Amino acid sequence: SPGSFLRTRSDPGKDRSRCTAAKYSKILLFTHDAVAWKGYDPVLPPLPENLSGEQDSVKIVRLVKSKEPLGATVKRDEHTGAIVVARIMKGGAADRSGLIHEGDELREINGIPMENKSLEEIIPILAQSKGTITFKVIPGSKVEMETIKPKMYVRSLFDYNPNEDAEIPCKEAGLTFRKGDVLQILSQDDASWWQAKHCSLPNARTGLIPSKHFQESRRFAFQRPPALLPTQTLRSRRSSGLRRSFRLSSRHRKAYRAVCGNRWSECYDADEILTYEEVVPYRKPPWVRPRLFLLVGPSGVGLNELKRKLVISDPQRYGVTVPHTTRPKKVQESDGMEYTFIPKHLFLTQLVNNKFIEHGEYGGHFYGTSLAAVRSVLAKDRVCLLDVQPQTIVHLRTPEFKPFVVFVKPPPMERLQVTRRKARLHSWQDEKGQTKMFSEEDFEEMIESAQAMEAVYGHLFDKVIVNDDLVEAFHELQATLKKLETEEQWIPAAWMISRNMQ
Ligand SMILES: Nc1ncnc2c1ncn2[C@@H]1O[C@H](COP(=O)(O)OP(=O)(O)OP(=O)(O)O)[C@@H](O)[C@H]1O
Repeated sequence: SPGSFLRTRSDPGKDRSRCTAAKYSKILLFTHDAVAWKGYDPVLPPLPENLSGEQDSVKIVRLVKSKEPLGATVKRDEHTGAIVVARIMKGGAADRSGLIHEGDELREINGIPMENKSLEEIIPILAQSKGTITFKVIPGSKVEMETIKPKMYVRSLFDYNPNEDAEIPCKEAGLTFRKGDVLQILSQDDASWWQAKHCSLPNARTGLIPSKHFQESRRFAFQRPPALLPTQTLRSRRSSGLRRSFRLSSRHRKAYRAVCGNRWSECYDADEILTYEEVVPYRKPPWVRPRLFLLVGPSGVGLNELKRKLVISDPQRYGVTVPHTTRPKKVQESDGMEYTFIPKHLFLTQLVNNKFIEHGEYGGHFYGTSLAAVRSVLAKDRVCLLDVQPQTIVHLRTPEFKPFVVFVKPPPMERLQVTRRKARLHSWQDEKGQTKMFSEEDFEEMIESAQAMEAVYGHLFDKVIVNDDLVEAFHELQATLKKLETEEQWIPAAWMISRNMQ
């Protein structure tokens, strides 16, 4: 009966009686159980000849009855009095047809004008129709649709293949994506399965992805594999977890002791379930300071070499931090050049006040990279090139720094052996301070360490550069930095929200 497809959006019983009792009812759901859109019908009736100029955007849609609900609501527009589509149910027949949208105005049904018709009169017209139903529709404005559905984008922090997911309701409807892909979320109506599409692909299709909550709830199935944890794969040769932040004192690096622990793996949170991070497009305005440029990679991969080349290429554009130390200044050194020299008690005060990004101890003296040192490079409107341990990235992910993270990866063993024939491993030194050539074991460790870093912290990397040929890697780095200045990037939405609230 017609009453069976009268529904409300809030209170079914209450609104049904309102619909039938009051002529000016505004909301009505017509989940018509015998009608579906048929968008592929090849034969459309000719357009009525008496269309006026303002009706030139009219659309004729023909529907064929089926058992599937139409899945749409209509209402009377308060201002114009027109009958308009109020809501399209995601995944319903109307939605899938792609022919009708929220905000569309229904002008005619089977040639019967909707003008002056009440919602109660429209329902019987639908109910009594048999076979094909023809609608005349005036498409709604795009602006109105945008305000109804604001766009939401997320960066995926895990790889997903629907064919390997036993819980997805329909594998064919699933969307495959990789860690780092940016997806547009089109519907979150279903608590477990969102609708999304890839942002980078033109004409990308919409598919199902597990919702954040659902993915988190099945944590055990998607936990990162323990076999890849660095503690199990790395032979830790060095006592320092801080080798890079103290570049200028590299000859002491081997004996550094990190105060907060000496293995980068110790900060890894194996319980953290990686799902999605909401992102927004961002283009740096010319008057805003450059984003912090972080470099991460295994020992010996070439971070220092790449940083050095960048600074030499344009010293006005790129800068590096000056580390702090509590050791006495040598005659040939000047404060603020090689190091910023500070007394031990001041260093410790700054340490407890979280003023250091990374710090360590050698020979009874402290060394550290301070936040102030980073800010001082940025204050000169230079790109601050900072190489850090991977576990430090998360502490620098703030609206102030908006870090862009590059992971520098070693090439395969054969290429390391060829390219690093004459290279020296600066993080290794003997008693006389002499560095040594790379050994096969050093290369193996570099590769293993890179794999472990990528497995654990890969979701935090914006870009991966393989340092095979040095010149090529350098050019890729330069091109990446250029893009940061000229192109739009995706950054965590939280960085923008916090900024606006400041
Ligand atoms: N692509 C490359 N081809 C050949 N040699 C390279 C390449 N990249 C780096 N090197 C050399 O490898 C050695 C180690 O590089 P670098 O000191 O920059 O490493 P690092 O990543 O800073 O590591 P660490 O902090 O452990 O010293 C240097 O002698 C450097 O010149």
